[in-house]
Amino acid sequence: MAGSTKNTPFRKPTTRRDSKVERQGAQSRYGLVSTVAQLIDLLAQFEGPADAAISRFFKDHPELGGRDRPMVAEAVYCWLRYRYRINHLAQAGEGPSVVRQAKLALLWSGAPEQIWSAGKQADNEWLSRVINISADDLGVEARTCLPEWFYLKLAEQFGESRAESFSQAVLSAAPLDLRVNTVKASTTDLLAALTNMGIQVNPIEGLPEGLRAVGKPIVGKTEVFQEGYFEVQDAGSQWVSRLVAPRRGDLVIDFCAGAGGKTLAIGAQMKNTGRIVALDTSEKRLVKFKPRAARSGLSNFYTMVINDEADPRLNKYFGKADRVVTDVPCSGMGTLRRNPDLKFRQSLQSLAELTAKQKSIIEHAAKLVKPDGRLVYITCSVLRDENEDIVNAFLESNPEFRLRRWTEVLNPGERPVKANTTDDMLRLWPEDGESDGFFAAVLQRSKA
Ligand SMILES: C[S@@+](CC[C@H](N)C(=O)[O-])C[C@H]1O[C@@H](n2cnc3c(N)ncnc32)[C@H](O)[C@@H]1O
Repeated sequence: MAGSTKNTPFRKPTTRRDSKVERQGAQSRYGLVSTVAQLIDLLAQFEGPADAAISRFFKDHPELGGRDRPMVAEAVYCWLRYRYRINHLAQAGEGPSVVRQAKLALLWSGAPEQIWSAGKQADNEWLSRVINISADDLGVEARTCLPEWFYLKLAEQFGESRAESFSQAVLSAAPLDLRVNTVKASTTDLLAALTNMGIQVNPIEGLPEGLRAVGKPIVGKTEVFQEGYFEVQDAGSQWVSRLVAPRRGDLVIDFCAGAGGKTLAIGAQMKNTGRIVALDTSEKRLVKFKPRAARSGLSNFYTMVINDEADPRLNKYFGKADRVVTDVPCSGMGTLRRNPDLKFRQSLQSLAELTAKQKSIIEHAAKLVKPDGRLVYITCSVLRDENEDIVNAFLESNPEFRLRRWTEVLNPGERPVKANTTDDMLRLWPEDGESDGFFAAVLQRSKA
């Protein structure tokens, strides 16, 4: 077992919301424990994305007040992050384990004592027993809160120390990052406008268009958001989009555009010139991209739903694109701070399916790159299987492509400060505190 993490969760500091809730005079309500237990029960049986299930639960329970909802949501996210440990600890005790799970989740998410201590005394006796258990004494999953297969892979590929720091980092929530839409606003102006509204944001080092919010302000309803002056986008996603480095007038094919997070960042770099073809197999995701594109003021897009990466309608683009971006479907394990439930939806089997798809997508997408053009391969995974292994295998079978070092593309001042500049491919780790976990490799096709 790796070094002493000393992460007994009872030592977690209380959050700012604690005092806020106390000021509001929260009552001792067993109802809230029971609500959290109900939602935990539901999520434990649900295999889809947790955020959708939580939103639906709130819709179905209008009786939950605006003061309770954030507390319930935080407790449930805390449960998702610590689920392996909470489940393990909650096995002991009397009555339904889900109630103890709810209490622990409320406690660790910083809910005030009168909330989590409500209900049976026996549960509180159990709580005071688990308070002294050190995470270091638990098995791999309960200690790291990661699936064993994944933790072992991480340790094998990057060493125990990295696996430990990663597991610690993804137990916290990610910050809220904004990308200034430079087509409509400057970073300085947006910073001033948000500050005027009482929304505190700070510049992000090495990311000229990036701003990081202090806390979790609700930014989606602000006029500056509605006007398209910024998008919500993790700093890592912004850096990998910058690696595309399109020139004005380029033809860019965003092969897996989804709801267009990176497409919009690339479009802004092109200052609304040239053309971006945004492809995806999911019409639903491309539909979500449309209002974002409209807000952004960018009009250099064309969207197209494809059947798969081998869709013959793509033949007309063979050898034509200056830049092809493949932000491939991946395990998403680099984004566990935002999507903690992903870890329960991945397995060695799903990893094998994903890597097969990634290989196929990169091979097909490469056909669209014109001589001297570039393919940028991106994931939000931290595993070598989905990253270096895919890129190296591709380079071996496609000698007309060569790897360009990420530091050749991103200038100093536009780089994540903590990323390893001696690596050829860009790797971002959540524990570095700069962004979610991302990977990107720039592959340049030879001139002839
Ligand atoms: C990581 S997400 C893309 C996220 C998006 N680029 C962004 O920045 O918001 C991967 C996307 O690949 C799409 N996809 C899956 N299989 C595909 C395929 N064979 N060809 C193209 N896109 C595919 C998925 O529907 C999903 O939207």
